[in-house]
Amino acid sequence: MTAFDGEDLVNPEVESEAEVAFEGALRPKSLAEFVGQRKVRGQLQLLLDAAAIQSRTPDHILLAGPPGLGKTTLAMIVAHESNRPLRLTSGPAIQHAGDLAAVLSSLVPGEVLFIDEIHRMARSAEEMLYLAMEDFRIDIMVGKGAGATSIPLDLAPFTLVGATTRSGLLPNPLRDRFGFTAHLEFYETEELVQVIHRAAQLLAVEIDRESLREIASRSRGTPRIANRLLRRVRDYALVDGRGASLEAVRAALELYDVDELGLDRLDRAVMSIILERFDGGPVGLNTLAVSVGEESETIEAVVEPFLVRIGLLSRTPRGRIATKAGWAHFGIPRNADALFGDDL
Ligand SMILES: Nc1ncnc2c1ncn2[C@@H]1O[C@H](COP(=O)(O)OP(=O)(O)OP(=O)(O)O)[C@@H](O)[C@H]1O
Repeated sequence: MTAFDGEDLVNPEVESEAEVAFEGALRPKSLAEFVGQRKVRGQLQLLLDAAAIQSRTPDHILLAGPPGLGKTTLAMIVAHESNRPLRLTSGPAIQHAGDLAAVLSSLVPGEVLFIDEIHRMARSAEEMLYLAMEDFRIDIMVGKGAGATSIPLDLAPFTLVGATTRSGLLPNPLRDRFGFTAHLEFYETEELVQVIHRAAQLLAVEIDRESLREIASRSRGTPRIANRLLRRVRDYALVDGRGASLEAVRAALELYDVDELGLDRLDRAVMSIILERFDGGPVGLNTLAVSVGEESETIEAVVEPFLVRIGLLSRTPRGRIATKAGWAHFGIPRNADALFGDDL
């Protein structure tokens, strides 16, 4: 149990079963319906069109970026747009090379294989994947010790779509075997307005543009969070009985502890540890994680990218340091000799 258990409204990593079903209903099915990421969309379209002209499987694709920005959605779109079946699995589900061999050997020709969190796959499976990606072939080890032999097995041609929140953790030989790497960026507020406008229509929620903008601006540039906040606002409006007005949006988000910048309790706890306990920093990642009772991976993949993006925090080789804006946002009196992250 962490210090921040309970409703984790702005952590895009945490997904309940209800949310998975809800997301499924809201996922755009084509590149044209996919909002934002204009460059990536154009690059993917070209890659799919070129493969279609040559009647071959599209190149392997790596999707990199923080959680909730649309990696799974894009994998589904790649399969849908190229009219191919899709197989979904994830790095943590591949603990042994044998787990991967079972998946690869059962692919049908042209299938799109999506491996979410590919950086968490077992090392032995990574090596098998190199050969599979390059030559559509794997070597299966039979027997043990001196009598062990490897039997080559041809695979059906497939397109691998890998997703990672930590592309830096991927070994170079694996990264190099992707024909194309897309780096997904956080979304602009106006783009998130479009995402939740569409979701509101699908969910039959009546809500005006100003209220949509208020939700979007507190969604940390992340569609998953925007959809989630919309759902909470819809519930609030339903119970309150006065509709999804701007007032309802503000009251619902206050109830769930999401402030006007989209910061939640965990973000605020991280900032307050840096500012109050460590005089603005520098603080190491592990110290920070232990201090707030969270996994360092969550701090690194979810909390920090956003705090850095909105300019409250700097990541330096010496550790994490609050910026001038970080001090100002929290209104905490500062020691004269404290460092500013922006000056380093
Ligand atoms: N560009 C977009 N346009 C419309 N909806 C989007 C877009 N990107 C994401 N979404 C919506 O946000 C939700 C989360 O997207 P998705 O599951 O694809 O994210 P992800 O990057 O794969 O996250 P994770 O890495 O945690 O699996 C989905 O409901 C999806 O419909």
